[in-house]
Amino acid sequence: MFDKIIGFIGAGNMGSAMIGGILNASLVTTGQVIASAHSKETLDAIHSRFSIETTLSNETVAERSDILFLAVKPNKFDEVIPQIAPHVKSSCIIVSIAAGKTIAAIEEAFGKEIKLVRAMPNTPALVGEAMSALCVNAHVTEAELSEVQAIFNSFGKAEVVPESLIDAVVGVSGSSPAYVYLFIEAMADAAVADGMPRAQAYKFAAQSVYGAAKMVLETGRHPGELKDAVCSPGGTTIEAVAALERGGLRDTVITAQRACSKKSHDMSTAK
Ligand SMILES: NC(=O)C1=CN([C@@H]2O[C@H](COP(=O)(O)OP(=O)(O)OC[C@H]3O[C@@H](n4cnc5c(N)ncnc54)[C@H](OP(=O)(O)O)[C@@H]3O)[C@@H](O)[C@H]2O)C=CC1
Ligand SMILES: O=C(O)[C@@H]1CCC=N1
Repeated sequence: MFDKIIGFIGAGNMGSAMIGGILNASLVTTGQVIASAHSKETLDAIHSRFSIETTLSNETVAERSDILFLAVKPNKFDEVIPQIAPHVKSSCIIVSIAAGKTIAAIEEAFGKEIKLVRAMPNTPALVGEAMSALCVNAHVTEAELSEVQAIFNSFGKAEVVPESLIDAVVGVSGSSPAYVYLFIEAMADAAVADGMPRAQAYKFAAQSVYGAAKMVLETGRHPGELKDAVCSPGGTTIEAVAALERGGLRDTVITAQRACSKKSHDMSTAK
């Protein structure tokens, strides 16, 4: 069990998913997590959902935290960082999860030496199945990185990557749950069109995606080989595969995902 205080500035979609993930994994007790947000409504909802301490004061969260997550939108950084910078302990490890905010830009905004981890998680953190990437600045020790990685591992899988790969990470894991939800929704719509009740259709579609993903992760077999094993000669699946190829599925996914990672890159170079 961790003996640190973990703070969250911002408790929206991603902040709340990580709070839920950390608590579900029993990495810390509810008394070791503190969160702030913009509105009392959000904080009341977070308090009743997770029984953690909440406050409207970002300064309080900054003062108390040993590990401090910045989980506000990137466009709030200019407001929040000057507010909290004087209150952050020198030993605090700051973890930014913002798309498009580089290590250099965050260091400059704090205007003092900080221990900084730039991370990119995803919302499946809430159910213990996040995929996260981490990169660090020069002031984070190996032991501190291991500690932060343990937090991310508590709600999924986490790997250290060079910062040059973060835009690709945003495309392949940070944002990709949204594309997969579209795919699941479309599969369910087709089943509904063929007469299946809606709730059952979501279950069949989602479990099939989950199972297919698990096959890739656990068998180590190439996705093309796994696809071939489903396609019986003259059978049903190859008809769907042919229609998907006519619709340009792979080209569409590659183009969409690269638009996503380009946006992440553009955000990090915008003034
Ligand atoms: N959503 C995702 O899938 C992912 C998001 N991210 C990153 O996570 C960050 C947050 O995104 P997301 O959770 O989706 O955004 P949300 O809009 O859902 O949450 C933002 C949170 O920030 C709070 N907030 C706004 N202004 C302030 C302020 N001045 N002080 C303190 N808290 C404030 C909001 O409070 P209130 O609720 O009261 O308005 C809200 O709780 C972004 O930087 C994004 O790039 C990274 C990976 C995945
Ligand atoms: O859409 C966004 O900007 C954030 C970053 C990754 C996922 N959601």
